[in-house]
Parts: sequence; structure tokens; C-alpha cells
Amino acid sequence: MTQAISTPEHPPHHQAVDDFAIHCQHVNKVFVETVEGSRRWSNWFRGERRVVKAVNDVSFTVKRGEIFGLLGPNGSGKSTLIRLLSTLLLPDSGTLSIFGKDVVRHQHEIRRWINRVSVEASFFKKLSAMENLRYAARLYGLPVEEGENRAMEILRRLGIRKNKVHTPLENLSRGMQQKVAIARALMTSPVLILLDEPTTGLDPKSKRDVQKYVKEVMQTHDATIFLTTHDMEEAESLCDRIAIIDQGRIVALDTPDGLKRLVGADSMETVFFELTGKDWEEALADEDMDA
Ligand SMILES: Nc1ncnc2c1ncn2[C@@H]1O[C@H](COP(=O)(O)OP(=O)(O)OP(=O)(O)O)[C@@H](O)[C@H]1O
Repeated sequence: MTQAISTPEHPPHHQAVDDFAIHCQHVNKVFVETVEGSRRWSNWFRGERRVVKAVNDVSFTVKRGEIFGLLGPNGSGKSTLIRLLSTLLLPDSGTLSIFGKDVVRHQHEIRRWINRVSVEASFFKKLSAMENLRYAARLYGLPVEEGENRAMEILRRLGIRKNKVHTPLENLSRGMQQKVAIARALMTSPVLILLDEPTTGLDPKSKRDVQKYVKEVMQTHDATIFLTTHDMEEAESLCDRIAIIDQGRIVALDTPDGLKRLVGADSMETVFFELTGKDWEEALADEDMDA
């Protein structure tokens, strides 16, 4: 039987908004870019700039304990939204709160309740998975033995073999490093985990291990998960609700079945096409060309 893991930090329970992990209302974030090929300062002064509405009047709520997915093609605003949620960026307008606390006024408090996992996670690459997790445990004030046990258990559940636990990260595959990034986020039992493309670049077996683990985390931790993905199957099988984002706007938000019913479709590809007029495979191909 799996046992609930206690969380060292919990958000306050007394507020009415407590049931919402995320409350996002009419949030906007605009960037100003130089137009392609016009990077010279003289062009900048001549006004050859482009305003990008990376997040455009976005409103949604995420309930505590939910797995919420943000599905969209390249450049649709997913990373910007994740950076807003993790307080790395501030909204230009609108209101955004995490467990009832405003991201502009309570950044420090919020940072204790969130843990962001991204492909570019910064690690000590010369250290092993175990050493990295031990370091994270110490950073979050876990007793040494508890930290070590939790690290071992997490690595085991993620399917990382014992003989790889003490190998320097730089000698592990990218997929394996990604698993360790997720493992590190789970060391602190955060209440809001932001997973930025959690399984991109993983082989099918590792992908299944990670997805299985994410589901398990939901049953054993007091956690809420907000994940971005390109993977429609992943969104459908993992997420309680999915928001489809295109050009900074959320075009639909519902359960996977609700989204299909909305447009009378039997696949998420068709849902995306019906809502945006774009072919999903083409949107992903554009992404590969941009990358
Ligand atoms: N710091 C920045 N300065 C200028 N423009 C930016 C900046 N960050 C993002 N953008 C632009 O905002 C838009 C949304 O970008 P964002 O990275 O949020 O999209 P995404 O959906 O995460 O894409 P990807 O799947 O490639 O990560 C894009 O047009 C991008 O070029």
C-alpha cells in the first residue's frame, strides 16, 4: 500500500480561495521583438519592432489536487505562462494568484509552494543523481536520513537502476537527466509542481515511467500539477482538464472528453483543428523548423 508523504510546506487553509491552486484572471504579457533581419540599432530606432502578445487575456482556475494540462504548438505562450506562474516574470495586467496569494505581492511565499521542472534544469552535472538529490534535501531542510531514504525511493519509483544512482549526471542520457530533474522537484513535496514539457526527448519506456510516477505523486502527495505538453496522448491520459492555447489565447478548456464533445470530435487532433483551423502535425512541423 502506498503511504501519503507529508509536505513540509503547506499553503494556508483558512482562505475561501484555498481550493484554487491557481487563479488567473485576464492576464496579459507582451514582449517587444526586433523584426527578423532588423537587429541593427538604426532599425530599432526606425521602429522596426513587433509587439508579441505572448499571453493574451488569459483566464482560468486550477483546483487543488488537479492535474491541469496546457496544450499548444510552438510559440503559443506555454513557457511564458509557466514563467508567470513561477514568478520569474510578472504580468503586465490582470491578476494571478497561487493558493490565494498574489504573484506580484507575495513572490517569496509563493516560491516555497512551487517547484518548476524544465528540460534546462540546472544541475551539478559532475555530481551523481543521489548527490544532487541529497543537496536538494539539505536545501529544503530535510533531515539527512529522511532525505536519503526519500531520494532512494523516488529514484527507484522512476525506474532509475541502482547502478546509475551514483553515476555523474553528465554521463547519463538526456532522458535519465530529465527523470532526475523530476525526482529533484519531488524531494520537497511541493504543493504546486510546474512541469514544462516533462517527457519531451524521453524514450517510450522512460516516458511511461515518468507518466506513471506523476499519477502516483497525485495519490501520495498533497500536490497540484500544471504541465505543458505537445503530446496529445499524454495530455489526454494524464490530465483532469486541458486548456488549449494558441497565439497567447486559451481557445478551449475542459476535460479531455468535454473537449471532444464540444466539437463532436473523436480525437484531440480534430479538436485542435476545429478550434484553431490548424493541423496539429503541421503546427508541430513548423515548430521543428523554428527550433
Ligand atoms: N523574452 C522574450 N522576448 C521577446 N519575445 C518573447 C520572449 N519570450 C517569448 N517571446 C515570444 O512570445 C511568444 C510565446 O513564446 P513562448 O516561449 O511562451 O511559447 P511556447 O508555447 O512556450 O513555445 P515552445 O513550445 O517553443 O516552448 C513567442 O512568439 C516568443 O517568440
